[in-house]
Amino acid sequence: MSETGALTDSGSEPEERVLEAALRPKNLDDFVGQARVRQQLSLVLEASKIRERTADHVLLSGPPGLGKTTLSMIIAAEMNAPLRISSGPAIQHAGDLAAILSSLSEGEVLFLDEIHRMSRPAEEMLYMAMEDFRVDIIVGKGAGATAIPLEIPPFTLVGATTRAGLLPGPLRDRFGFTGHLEFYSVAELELVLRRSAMMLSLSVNSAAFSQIASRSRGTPRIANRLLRRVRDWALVNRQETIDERAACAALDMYEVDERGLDRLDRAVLFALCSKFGGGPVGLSTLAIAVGEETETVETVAEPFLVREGLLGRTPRGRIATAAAWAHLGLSMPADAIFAGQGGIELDSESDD
Ligand SMILES: Nc1ncnc2c1ncn2[C@@H]1O[C@H](COP(=O)(O)OP(=O)(O)OP(=O)(O)O)[C@@H](O)[C@H]1O
Ligand SMILES: [Mg+2]
Repeated sequence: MSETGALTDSGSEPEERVLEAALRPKNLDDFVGQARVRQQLSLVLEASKIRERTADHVLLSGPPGLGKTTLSMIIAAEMNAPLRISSGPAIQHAGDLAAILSSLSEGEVLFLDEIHRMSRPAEEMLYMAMEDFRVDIIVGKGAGATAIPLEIPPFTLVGATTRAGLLPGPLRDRFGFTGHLEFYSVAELELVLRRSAMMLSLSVNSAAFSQIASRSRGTPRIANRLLRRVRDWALVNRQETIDERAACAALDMYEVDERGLDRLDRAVLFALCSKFGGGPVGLSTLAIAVGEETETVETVAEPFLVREGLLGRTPRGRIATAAAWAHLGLSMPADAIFAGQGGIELDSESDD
C-alpha cells in the first residue's frame, strides 16, 4: 500500500505503527466518529455480556487508516478478553490456522487483519470454527487420509478487510455483525487531532486544527501523520503554539494542499489538463506523462481524486472534471469533455 511512502498515503509503514499504537483510543467512548458502527457494536458487546457468552463474530470493512485495527483492540478491551492478532497473508496453510485456533483460550478475541487474503483451505477451516467451534484436522493423504475432529473453545473472531467485495459469501455470512467504516468529516478529524495533540502535549489553536483536518482526506491515520509533521516544523521554527499560519506553512512545505492533494495527485491532474486537454486519456499514457508506474497512479492517486470528484474514469480513459480545472486555477477550454457533458459515462469505482 505504502510503496511511495507519501505523507497522504493512507497505508502505514512499520515504524509508524509504533507511533500509531500510542495514539490509539482504548475504549469505545474515546473512539471518534462512526456513530452508527459504534452504537451497533456497543449493543452487540453489551448483549453478550448480559448473556455471559462470547460476543458474535464481527467483520470490520473500510478503507485503510479509518480505525479497523483500533476497533478490534477496543472490542477485546471492552470484553475484558485477551486479544490474538494475525492476518490473512500470514495464514497460508490450514495448519497455520489450526495452530492458532487450538491455542485460543475461552472468550479470546482473534483478530484477523486482511482476512480477504487468506488461502482457500484455511478459509474453509475457518467457516467450521466460526459456526461450530470445531475443526477437522486432516491427517495423511489420499485414500488413507482421516479427519480428526478438534474442539476449540468459544472465541470471537474480528475480521478486518479493505475489500469486503473480495470476501466469499459463505465467510461473510458467518459474521454476526458487519461494521462498515466511512470516511470522517472534517469536524470529526478535528476531534481526533485534539485528542492526539493533548497526548503529544502540543499547543495547537482551533484554526490550525481545522487546517490540518481539512487536508487529511477523511482519514485519522493521515490526520495524525500530518499533525506530527506540523509538530516537527514548529519545533524547528521555534513556534510554541501551532497556529493557522504555522500549520499552513508546514503543510505547504510538505506539498499537501488545502484539499489534501499531494504532489503526485496534482501532477496527475496537471498533466491531464495541460497535456491532454482534460482527456480522455489512457491510464498508461497518463502514468508516463507524470513519470510514475501505472499501478502507482491507479492505486495511490486515483481513488482519492475520483472520490473528490476531480477525476473521472470512463471507458475511453481518464478525464478531468470541471472541479479539477478549477482546483488547478486553470480555465477549462470550451471543448473539454468532462463528467456530465459530452455523453461520457463515468465508471463507478469498482471494488476489485
Ligand atoms: N475513530 C478514531 N478516533 C481516534 N483515532 C483514530 C480513530 N480511528 C483511527 N484512529 C487513529 O488512526 C490510526 C489508524 O487506525 P487503524 O490502524 O485502526 O486503521 P485501520 O483501519 O486498521 O487501517 P489498515 O486498513 O491500514 O489496517 C491509529 O493510530 C488510530 O489512533
Ligand atoms: Mg489495521
